[in-house]
Amino acid sequence: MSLETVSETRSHGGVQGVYRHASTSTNTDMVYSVFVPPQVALGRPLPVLWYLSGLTCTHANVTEKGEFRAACAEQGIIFVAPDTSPRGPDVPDDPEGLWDFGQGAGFYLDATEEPWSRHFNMATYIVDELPLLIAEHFPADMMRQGITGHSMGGHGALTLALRNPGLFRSVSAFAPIVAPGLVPWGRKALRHYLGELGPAWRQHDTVALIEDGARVGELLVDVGEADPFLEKELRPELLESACDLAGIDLTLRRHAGYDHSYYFISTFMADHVRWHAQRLAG
Ligand SMILES: N[C@@H](CCC(=O)N[C@@H](CSC=O)C(=O)NCC(=O)O)C(=O)O
Repeated sequence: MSLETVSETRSHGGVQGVYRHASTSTNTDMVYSVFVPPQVALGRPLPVLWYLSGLTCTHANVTEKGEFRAACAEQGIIFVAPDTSPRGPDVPDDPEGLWDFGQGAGFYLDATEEPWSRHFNMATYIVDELPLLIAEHFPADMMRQGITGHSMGGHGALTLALRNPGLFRSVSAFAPIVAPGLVPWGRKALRHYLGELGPAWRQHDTVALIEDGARVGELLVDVGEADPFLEKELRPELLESACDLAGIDLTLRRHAGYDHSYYFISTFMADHVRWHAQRLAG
């Protein structure tokens, strides 16, 4: 599989790259970023941390504002940031032109409904297609993958890890949407992509997946107490009770004064990188 280099820039002793390729999952071109740390010089494959971004984002938001590179360079972690959806003039978008659905809002699932199903196949893209490209073109140890994400991307990280046992050795999230079937952003997306409320929704809902028996060993989740989306869209208390009942070791940190922005994410990014690095070591 070929990729086009958009840019490669020296940073923290490693290389921050941006790449484009023709995706067979989304039937569009897709752009993503990869940071390769200086430990590449040691000649051994390095662990990979996936970061799934939130609504309205491309690869660029975290790449420019996430402040992950110093910790990745310290820990020898490859950091991959995909786009959040297919894009382009032929790709359908929110019928009302709103920002919470359609392009920039793929919700990390494979749509089954028209007109979305031709392009909106982000689960296949993240789990199957992009890892093959990363393995082929970067010094990545695909037996040591961790995943994290923010908001809609936190939902993606949690649901993809729960749906693919053993694929990711470590899972964390920043301000994730944990119960999309119960909140406005999620209900809108699931209805369009999967059809009216039904069993398929539970396959893309972290709390429902846990209630239905899916498991991960442990979770690290950070939320900001000043996040305007906390009560209406994120609902971390539902994750807390689901994990309690299921016996999942959840570390849920509530940070006074922090909101939903990259000022919040970048503050705790190094903690997450180091937390994953410990679990991806060896
Ligand atoms: N309308 C605003 C708000 C959109 C927003 O807050 N997006 C978040 C993710 S929300 C959940 O998935 C985000 O990460 N925005 C990008 C950023 O760089 O902050 C808007 O359009 O900005």
